[in-house]
Amino acid sequence: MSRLPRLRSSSPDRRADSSGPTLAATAYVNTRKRKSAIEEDEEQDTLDELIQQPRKFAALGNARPTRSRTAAAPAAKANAPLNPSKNAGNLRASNSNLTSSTGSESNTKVPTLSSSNFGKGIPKTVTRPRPPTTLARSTTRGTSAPPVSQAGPSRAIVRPGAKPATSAAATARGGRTLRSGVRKTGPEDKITTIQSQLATLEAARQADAERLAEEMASERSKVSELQNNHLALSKQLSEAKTQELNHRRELVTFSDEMDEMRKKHTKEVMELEMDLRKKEREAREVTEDLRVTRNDLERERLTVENLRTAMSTQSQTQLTLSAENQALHAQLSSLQRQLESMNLEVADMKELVEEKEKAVIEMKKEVFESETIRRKLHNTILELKGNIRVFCRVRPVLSSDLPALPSPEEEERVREELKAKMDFPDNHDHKEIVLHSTSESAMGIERKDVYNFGFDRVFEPESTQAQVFEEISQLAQSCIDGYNVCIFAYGQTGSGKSFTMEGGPTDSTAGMIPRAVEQVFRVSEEMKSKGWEYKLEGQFLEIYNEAIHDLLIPSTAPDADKKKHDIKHDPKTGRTSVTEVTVVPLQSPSQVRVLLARAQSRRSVAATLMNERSSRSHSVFTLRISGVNVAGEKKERVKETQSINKSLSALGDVISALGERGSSLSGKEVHIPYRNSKLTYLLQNSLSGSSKTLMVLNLSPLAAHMNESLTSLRFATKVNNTNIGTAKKLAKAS
Ligand SMILES: Nc1ncnc2c1ncn2[C@@H]1O[C@H](COP(=O)(O)OP(=O)(O)OP(=O)(O)O)[C@@H](O)[C@H]1O
Repeated sequence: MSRLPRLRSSSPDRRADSSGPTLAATAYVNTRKRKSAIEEDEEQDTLDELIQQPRKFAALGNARPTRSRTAAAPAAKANAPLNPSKNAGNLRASNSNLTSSTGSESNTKVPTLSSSNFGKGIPKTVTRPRPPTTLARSTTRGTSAPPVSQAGPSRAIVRPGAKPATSAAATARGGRTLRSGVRKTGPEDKITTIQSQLATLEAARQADAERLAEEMASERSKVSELQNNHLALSKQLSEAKTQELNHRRELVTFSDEMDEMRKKHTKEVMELEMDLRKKEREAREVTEDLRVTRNDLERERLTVENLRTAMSTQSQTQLTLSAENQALHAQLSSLQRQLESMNLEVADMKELVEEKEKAVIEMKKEVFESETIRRKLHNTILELKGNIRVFCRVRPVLSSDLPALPSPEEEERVREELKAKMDFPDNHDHKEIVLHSTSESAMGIERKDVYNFGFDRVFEPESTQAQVFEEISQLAQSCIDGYNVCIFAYGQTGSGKSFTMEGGPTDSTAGMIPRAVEQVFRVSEEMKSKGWEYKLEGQFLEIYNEAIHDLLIPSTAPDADKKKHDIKHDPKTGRTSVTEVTVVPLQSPSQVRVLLARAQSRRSVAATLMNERSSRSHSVFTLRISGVNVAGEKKERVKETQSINKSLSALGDVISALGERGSSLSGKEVHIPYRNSKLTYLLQNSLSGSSKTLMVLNLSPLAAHMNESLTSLRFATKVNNTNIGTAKKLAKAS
């Protein structure tokens, strides 16, 4: 009972240690272990005591009469360890002791109980016979003899094995006595002696029996004491058992409590561990946050540091800039002063420049007028000479002339290789072209030929449409002035005739026809202020296989391709017309481009073999200009223009005949075969002495076309030298 409060007293400790539950629990368990060890030690001591007790009981049972008087003291002493707190082992030991005592009582003697025969000494004691010598010596060693009951001594005496021995011993001892008596007294003495001895023995036996009876009585009283002791011990034992049971119940209760507490504790520990893990996780998160924050802070610190550095640099720069600014302000005010004075100078200079500009404009005007006069004079000379003027134009090498090449450098190299050797030596008037060729003589000797040609103007490959038109624009003016003007392009296929005459789609590539029309429109507008009104009409024909095709006829017109076109000359007016041809009134320059495009598409539609057709066909665009001066009453000047094309051989014949006639000294009339071809017939009035004719010779720049170029150049030279007579204005009296 004393232990339970001691264990319970640990509960407050546990509560006190609630801050460190695991540690407290361990302490509790250790305490428990320590207590168990103490209890075990105590139990062991108690067990040892109980083990000692039987010895004490045995010692009491075997005690000699002299010692039996003190037997109560050891018994009392033996009772002392049997206190109520002894455990089951102790009780078992006591029980065994008790059983041993009972066993010895049933044999009516106190067994000799040692620790080795504890619980099994009774049978040995019962079955082992005691030798007769023990009985013989029992007078001096009564305590070693078994306790004698009433039947005991007699049983010991009548024991078969003992009697002969006793008789023999007695006989042996008596025999020695008798043998000495016989030798002295005889048989009666012997009997007497024996009888006396028997009487002595009987007296001794009785004395022994009395003494034994006394001892037995004494032993019985001891046994009775022991039995009393035993009863007391049994009582103590049952109390001890009750206590033990109580202890066990307490122990069970305590164990349950322990289990409960252990479970609770385990649960608490688990919860605490979970809490701990959660706290650790939170701590890790907080640590991570802290680390990130620290990094951020470090970055911010660096940024702040950099900003501070930048700020200090900026403030230094600002100081420097302020100083510079001040210096610049000073400089600025000085410059402003300079500027003011310079402004004055500039104003003076401006005035001067304006004066100079005016002078330049005047001079330019003069130059232009001089140039115009020069051209007019030149034209006049030509008109007076009556020659057909010839321009020569060499087109550039085109990409389509080159094979496919891997690089621009390679392309440039091949481009140079493909070029014919042409020179343009006249850098001032641009009237000359020189061709170089290499040929082999019959002897196999290489011969270098140089061909020089001179024309009214030579245009190099780099020349532009605008540059060419600049030279032609005078003719457009002549048109307005009432002259027939014929501009025709001549040259081998692909040499640039169409490009020169019609041009490309852009303003810069526009050819001579749209540019001439545009100029006529512009001049006619200018002439309005002088009372002139102009009507412009256009027609576009193609002569192919000696048949005339109308290129401007709408494709929707009935029998468009079946119409017959004949050329008519009016000898009175000198006017040439083509029957059934479409004549389009022109309202604007842009309209002409549309007409050219329409004509181009019709030509394409009609064409089956473009190259062949192009080399055999001749297209003629005619711009007819009719001008009436409505200012005052006179309506005098009417201008009519005819454009011509050529049929090359017939043209050559016509030109040759014209040349012959011009150079004829005999004054003999030379037949001019105008009717040999539609082209020459169409151009009759343009090639006769009443018109201004310009032939543009187009040349290919390629070495491969060298022979063609030479032929063209020779023909153009012939044309250039042909005198067709002086042009006359066409005017119709109102
Ligand atoms: N001065 C130039 N600058 C640039 N390209 C040119 C020039 N002259 C001609 N060409 C180009 O050369 C090519 C052939 O020119 P074009 O068609 O005018 O030759 P053509 O003499 O009219 O030929 P064909 O007699 O076969 O009708 C065209 O692609 C044209 O654009």
